[in-house]
Amino acid sequence: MHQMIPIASPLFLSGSHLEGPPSWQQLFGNDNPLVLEIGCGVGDFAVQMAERNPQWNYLALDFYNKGCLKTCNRAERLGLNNIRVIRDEARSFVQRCIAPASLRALFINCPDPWPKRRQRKRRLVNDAFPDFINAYLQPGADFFFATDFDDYGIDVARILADHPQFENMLTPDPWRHDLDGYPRSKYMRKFMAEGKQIYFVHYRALPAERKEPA
Ligand SMILES: C[S@@+](CC[C@H](N)C(=O)[O-])C[C@H]1O[C@@H](n2cnc3c(N)ncnc32)[C@H](O)[C@@H]1O
Repeated sequence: MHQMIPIASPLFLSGSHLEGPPSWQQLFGNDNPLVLEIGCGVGDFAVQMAERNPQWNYLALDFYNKGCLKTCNRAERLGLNNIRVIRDEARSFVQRCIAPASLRALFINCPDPWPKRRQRKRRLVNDAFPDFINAYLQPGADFFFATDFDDYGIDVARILADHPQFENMLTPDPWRHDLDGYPRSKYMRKFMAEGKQIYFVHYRALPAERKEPA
């Protein structure tokens, strides 16, 4: 059986120990804005963002244990204390541990594409996702999504464009193939080296009063 490497880092949190929302304020020692990255992989994007944005409290989440370990090691090497690495399943974690309207930003980079048509319902960002995540985003929160998979990028841009609670920050473009200053993750670099284009999508959550009546 596959053995799980224990992670002793002070930056690590195991989702199985988080039953409800912890006091993020107490955990970070400040009440800086909370930012979440879902599927941080080995953490190269997460540590770049946390390092560039010391004014954020950065939650790097993945259910891949070795990725969490590598992310912790990277963050510790850089002496970062504004990041916590969480091993958990994304939806369950958000529902259990994130207070409504508390995220300042959300990043999802190169999520598993589930390329076959019959698998698409397994995609993390699907038709139901904007409604789900909107409850946890502050008004004005940024949502960044990146993928190399044409069909996923185009679909997410469409899903968000159709949602009354999100505003496209790349207008008039539905997506771009380059975003100035956006760090490259491991998978982005891998796909770019293969000659693939990345689809970057950037939306912003609108204040509640902009919501269309039901
Ligand atoms: C293709 S990798 C991309 C990793 C990284 N974002 C990058 O761009 O290099 C997708 C990652 O998302 C994680 N992941 C997929 N679904 C997840 C979920 N529901 N909850 C937590 N992590 C998830 C996987 O374990 C994997 O590490």
